[in-house]
Amino acid sequence: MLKRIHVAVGIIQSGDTILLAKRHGHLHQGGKWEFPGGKVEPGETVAMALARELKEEVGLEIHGCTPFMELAYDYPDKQVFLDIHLVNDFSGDAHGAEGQEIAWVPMSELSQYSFPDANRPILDKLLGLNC
Ligand SMILES: Nc1nc2c([nH]c(=O)n2[C@H]2C[C@H](O)[C@@H](COP(=O)(O)OP(=O)(O)OP(=O)(O)O)O2)c(=O)[nH]1
Ligand SMILES: [Mg+2]
Repeated sequence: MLKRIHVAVGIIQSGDTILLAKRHGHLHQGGKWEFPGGKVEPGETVAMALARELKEEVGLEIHGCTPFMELAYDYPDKQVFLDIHLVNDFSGDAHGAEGQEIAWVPMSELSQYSFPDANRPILDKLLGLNC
């Protein structure tokens, strides 16, 4: 039985655009576009993990976030629990702090990007919000 990995995920919004980052090829789900985030470490709250990961991965300081969705998904090789938050209060200029490609993508273009399979319900809800 694999241990389910708790992941803090941020949907970072600026106007009508959302920040995506491309996972490095060698990683789990490599080559796919993701919402920045990462594993909640022992002793951390999700909010702490989200703030740490967004600083480490895209160089942003977050000042507030709102719960958006929780999602359990079983990949053949990994079980994840995605704890997804909307972030629209932040400072700094986003950059790929780990050498990854990033993009601010208009909502209307999100469906053109390839995401990990777990993300389907996130996209459905986000695009639904846009109606
Ligand atoms: N950040 C993020 N992870 C996602 C998304 N969708 C999805 O299935 N995942 C999965 C991929 C990974 O198995 C896991 C995230 O873990 P990770 O490997 O990026 O964790 P991390 O940033 O802490 O990286 P590391 O320190 O272990 O290298 O969640 C998403 O939209 N964003
Ligand atoms: Mg990560």
